[in-house]
Amino acid sequence: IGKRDPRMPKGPPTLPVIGNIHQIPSTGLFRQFRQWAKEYGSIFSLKVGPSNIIVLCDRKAIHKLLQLDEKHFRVQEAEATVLMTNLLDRPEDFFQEIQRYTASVVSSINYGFRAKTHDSFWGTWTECMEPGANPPVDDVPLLKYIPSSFAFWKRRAIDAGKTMDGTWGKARRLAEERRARGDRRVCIIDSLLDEYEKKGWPASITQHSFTNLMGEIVEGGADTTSAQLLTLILAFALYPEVQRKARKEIDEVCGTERAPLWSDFDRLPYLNCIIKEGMRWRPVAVTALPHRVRQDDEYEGMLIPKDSTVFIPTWAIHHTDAIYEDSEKFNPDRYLNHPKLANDYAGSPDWANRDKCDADNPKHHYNYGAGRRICPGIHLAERNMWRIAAKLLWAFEFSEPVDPVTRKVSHLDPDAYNPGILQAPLPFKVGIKVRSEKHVEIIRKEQDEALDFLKQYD
Ligand code: HEM
Repeated sequence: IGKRDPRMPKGPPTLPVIGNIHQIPSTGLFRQFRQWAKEYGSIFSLKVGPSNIIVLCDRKAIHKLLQLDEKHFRVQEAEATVLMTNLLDRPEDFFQEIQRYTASVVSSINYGFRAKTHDSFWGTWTECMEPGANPPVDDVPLLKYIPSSFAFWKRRAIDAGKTMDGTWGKARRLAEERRARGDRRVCIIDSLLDEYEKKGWPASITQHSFTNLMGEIVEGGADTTSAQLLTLILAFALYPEVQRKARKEIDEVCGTERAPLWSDFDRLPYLNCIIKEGMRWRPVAVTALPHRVRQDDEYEGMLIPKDSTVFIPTWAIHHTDAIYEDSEKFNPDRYLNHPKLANDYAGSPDWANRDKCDADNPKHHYNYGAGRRICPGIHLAERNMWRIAAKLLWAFEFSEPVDPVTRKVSHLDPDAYNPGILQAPLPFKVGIKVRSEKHVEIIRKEQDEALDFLKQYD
């Protein structure tokens, strides 16, 4: 006890049993940390009796070690591998499979349950919550008094509320029943309920709002991401030269020996450009959620009155040729000098350089919104999209579908999207061809390990 394992980072010499306890000052520990970092290196360790303390005075280590990726990445990698096998066996089901993948990742992380099939509860439950356009009842309160027999939108809102309560209530119940059986899992709902069991239920949150909050995370995360992935598949089929360019980059890094992994991110910059261009070209959120001004504001001599609703018209900005030349074209090259993830750029206060392509030509995409209510799922979404796009391009070739009888190509419509504030491609068909037998072999080999890992979320 008290002795440092020699494999740990270095640190001040220890005494038997107590370790470094006697050297820890009662005040000014932060200054002592600086001193120890100078003496033992920017990553050092302390022993407090039997316990270990690791101190990170190193920005790279903080980024790498405390990355949010740590818990999510295995679920994403494993589900991505399962997706590849399912596409090999049933390429015609790609549309539902992409939706199953995104629903499964977010429901495993959130509730500890995966969506094994597209038609299971965890695979389909977000479909009924597609937001529709409602009259501005908050701005015109009188509208609230119209009886529901005359107001279809009121009936729809009540129905939607019931559906949400029913579906999210069921999700919570399934998680509670699992916990009652002693089956606690690595997921958000379990870590919160464990904490509340210990410390008591927080006064600020009702049971109903907790249930809804959990459901909202899945709602925010599943269909948005799958819509962007389906957009990418559509773009791949329409722009074969993009596929060729991406594959050249991927093949140089991975060959046929293995599918791409997240750790290849820095070496596959064109792939990151593809994700960004998909987000610009067909943003799933055609406007970010409306924001409301809490007090009178002024911008360049213009008043923005209190209670105004403020929209970021994402689609309109993304399709302004003066900002994005030839904006209808899917052209990932726009982002070539733009190597980071959207979350890295979104955090910067310098709007002009936030997501730029070159110094005079900022081209940030606004698909995650902006400001303090910016999408909190940005990290998960970026990683989900990158992983799937990388594996898809590595394994398959996509093309516009060919009619099996006439052998004629049926051209895909790049504008066939559903209406509404969240726009996803309408169901479409594509040709999906695996690139070689070697790719098949690798996909099948990686699947067993993935399924084994995912058993914990069955
Ligand atoms: C490509 C995928 C995604 C896109 C394009 C997207 C887009 C957006 C947008 C535009 C907003 C509104 C931001 C604003 O008002 O300025 C938003 C909010 C939100 N998103 Fe996402 N999102 C995605 C993925 C996710 C994921 C994976 C999750 C969770 C796991 C998530 C959870 C949420 C939540 C909870 C909100 C509400 C935040 C608040 O009001 O404070 N989203 N998202």
